[in-house]
Amino acid sequence: MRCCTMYAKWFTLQCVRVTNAVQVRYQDTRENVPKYYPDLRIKERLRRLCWTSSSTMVKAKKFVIAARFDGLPKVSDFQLVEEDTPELKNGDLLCETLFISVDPYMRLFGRSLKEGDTMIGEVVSRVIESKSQKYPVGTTVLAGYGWRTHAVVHEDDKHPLPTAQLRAVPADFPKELSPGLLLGVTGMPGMTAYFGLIDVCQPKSGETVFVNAAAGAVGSLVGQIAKIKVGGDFSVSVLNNHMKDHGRVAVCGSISTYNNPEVKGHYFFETIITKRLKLQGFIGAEYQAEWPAATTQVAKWIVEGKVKHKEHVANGFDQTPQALIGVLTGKNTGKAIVKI
Ligand SMILES: NC(=O)C1=CN([C@@H]2O[C@H](COP(=O)(O)OP(=O)(O)OC[C@H]3O[C@@H](n4cnc5c(N)ncnc54)[C@H](OP(=O)(O)O)[C@@H]3O)[C@@H](O)[C@H]2O)C=CC1
Ligand SMILES: CCCCCC(=O)/C=C/[C@H]1[C@H](O)CC(=O)[C@@H]1CCCCCCC(=O)O
Repeated sequence: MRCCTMYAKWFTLQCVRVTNAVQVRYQDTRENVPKYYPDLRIKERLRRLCWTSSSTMVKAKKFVIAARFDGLPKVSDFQLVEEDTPELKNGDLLCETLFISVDPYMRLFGRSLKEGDTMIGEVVSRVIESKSQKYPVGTTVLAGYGWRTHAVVHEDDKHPLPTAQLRAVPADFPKELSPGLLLGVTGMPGMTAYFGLIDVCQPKSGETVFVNAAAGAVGSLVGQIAKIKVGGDFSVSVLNNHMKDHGRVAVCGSISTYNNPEVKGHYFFETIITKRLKLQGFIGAEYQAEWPAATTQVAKWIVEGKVKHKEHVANGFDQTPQALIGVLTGKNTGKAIVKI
């Protein structure tokens, strides 16, 4: 009884705080959440109360393109703007971003963005208000709404990039792992590593695997899956001098050329011919149907301690442009993400 009364008092106190300062309270609650997946029952009840008792309008921040990229992107190419989130319609959910992914492909796709466009990117978010049965309040989701602190999305929205579709964190994703890893080692870069090695290269026992850009999100997982030796400059050192006859090369990217389209890769046709090499380009998203099983596998390896992962975390939404610039200049070790 005493316990109930105390709980009731505490609950009322929280509600008063909720009504008085919705945003601040929500922020406080989130920061108090223990590592990654807490027991959210009480906090979620409070949140539900908070977000359903009034029609929530959130002052959201987003980064838009201020100037088209020319060479290496600059902080001044991005502009931080504020907007009010719209009222939810049936099927809508209001997401609060927890993590933003910054990836090399953004530099390439950034070429087609024009001034005023919201910067693209995949995020992990928590649903804080919902008119969707599929994604109730408290659901952690992956979405592709770009560099925003909050966004209203519809449960049936389709994203042009296959990897950026709205979806809930897989039910079997280990509770002790950060959902942020779904942007890295168990997400798009991890899947690129997994299928690039296993399907494109099809390594056999006794073979040697070289990995280029092995400090990054993709390369660091390839290295662990294959228990490899790290190569040096790929084009010159590995391809020309170290490939064995009939070697296979899975080409997933070319980060050193993204900021300078004038630079052409080096193609060592004589070596390719005389060593009878196979080079295959691929896009990790092509294997999307097989991602769930591979994600489960990689997450299991992490839990078992067989795969180590590193995240290069920038703290705060305002740091997102710098985080992308860091990726394009080799500042990160492991997967670069921004924690909001
Ligand atoms: N085909 C596909 O589906 C996908 C392809 N990719 C591609 O894979 C590559 C790696 O991506 P990801 O691991 O996510 O990226 P990361 O940023 O995590 O890692 C990239 C690594 O590349 C090196 N690097 C960065 N800038 C340069 C540069 N200008 N010149 C030479 N090396 C550089 C850095 O290593 P160091 O510390 O050694 O400098 C860095 O650690 C990229 O080219 C990307 O476009 C990624 C995902 C999917
Ligand atoms: C020269 C292009 C190199 C791009 C390498 C890269 O980083 C690719 C990343 C993809 C990742 O798998 C998830 C994505 O959405 C990224 C872009 C996919 C582009 C697919 C384009 C296919 C097409 O044009 O048909």
